[in-house]
Amino acid sequence: MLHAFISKISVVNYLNFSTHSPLKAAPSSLGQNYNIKGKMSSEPVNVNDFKELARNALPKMYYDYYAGGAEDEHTLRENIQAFHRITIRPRVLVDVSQIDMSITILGYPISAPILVAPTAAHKLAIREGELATARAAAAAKTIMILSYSSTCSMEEVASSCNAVRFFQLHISKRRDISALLVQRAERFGYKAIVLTADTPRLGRREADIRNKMIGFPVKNLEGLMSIDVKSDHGSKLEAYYNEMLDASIRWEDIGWLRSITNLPILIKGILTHEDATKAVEGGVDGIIVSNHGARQLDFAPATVSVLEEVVHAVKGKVPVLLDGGVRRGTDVFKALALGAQAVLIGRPVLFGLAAKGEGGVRTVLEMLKNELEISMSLSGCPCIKDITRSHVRTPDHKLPSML
Ligand SMILES: Cc1cc2nc3c(=O)[nH]c(=O)nc-3n(C[C@H](O)[C@H](O)[C@H](O)COP(=O)(O)O)c2cc1C
Ligand SMILES: CCCCCCC(=O)C(=O)O
Repeated sequence: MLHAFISKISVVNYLNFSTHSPLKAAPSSLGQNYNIKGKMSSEPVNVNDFKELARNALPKMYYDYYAGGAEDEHTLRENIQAFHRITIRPRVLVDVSQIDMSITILGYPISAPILVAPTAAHKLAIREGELATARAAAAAKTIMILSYSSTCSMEEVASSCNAVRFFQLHISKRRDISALLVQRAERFGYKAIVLTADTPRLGRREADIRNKMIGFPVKNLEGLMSIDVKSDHGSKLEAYYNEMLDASIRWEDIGWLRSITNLPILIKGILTHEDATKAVEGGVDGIIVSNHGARQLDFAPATVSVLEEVVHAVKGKVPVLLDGGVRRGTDVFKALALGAQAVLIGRPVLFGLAAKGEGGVRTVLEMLKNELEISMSLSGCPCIKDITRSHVRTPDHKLPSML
């Protein structure tokens, strides 16, 4: 019965990309809630548990889209395993009766250094889509970065909750439309623009190719952009996206973005000291060390393995954030010890949303916060600023003075 249900909605209609307004029609299954009776009984005790719940709750095509990475998924595994190779050097007999996890990012206070990463298409998980995620971010007193490719519009999200929101931008071939989106984000109270730099074209996600992943309506582009995708095989999403994106964007285009907005600009997708230096010289206000959740270039390094390289290049001039493979409070702790100001969470938020809606996202964020709190207690760090490089040991440990 369950199998039949999933098979049926795994072959949902493709979007008709060649109509005048290609983004208006949703796949027939979009917006359904997939929590299937009898499959959701076990209560998750950590963020990883949500992955299995989401697998049970979603059609295979959608689950694979959320969970998958590029090609051999080497980097996907590495994002997690690189955290496992770092150990924590705890200090004892420190007063940890009060733990304060709060920080500020670009001047905005948040309850803990854990933000919601921009991820596309929350309506594949649940009917309310990004509105539910935004409410959960507000409840957790953290920042939500809304994806360019969201399935609720930035205006809908803005009016649904009072979370501090940033807007993630791709620069498309239609520069005028990118500019319009930035202006809309400014008008609707988004506090920063996060420019994704690692996606001149979409990576090869082989699960999506096999599943013939559908396109979905990018709500922010409704009525603005019509893209004719003729390809009838492989990932429709990939074909659509590659048609839309401007693969010729260069460092000079940061100047263009700067010229059209007063909002702070963060650049997402930096993995080397060379690019970190260029980003700072280009005047960005923050850097996100990211390999796009291992969905773009397979064999790109695990993000936590290159974090220090970037942090050293940036020399404290702008905040450095990290995403990719953060699944535990100890991962957050490790990233902070290596110099990140905060981390972003991608898939666990989507899995929480698919499994248990807004409450699931709240639980995911609360679990990570609770785990960070206990990690800080047991490592002798009552405040975020107490977490230092000497609290972790990396595989290439080079701090003999501390031994
Ligand atoms: C299903 C999915 C959709 C994503 N969509 C976007 C997007 O629209 N824009 C973007 O900059 N990054 C996107 N990302 C990448 C995330 O922002 C983030 O870099 C990544 O998910 C972090 O890794 P994690 O999933 O291991 O936490 C997406 C990731 C996933 C899994
Ligand atoms: C036209 C929608 C394309 C969404 C791509 C979102 C994304 O970045 C991803 O990793 O998937």
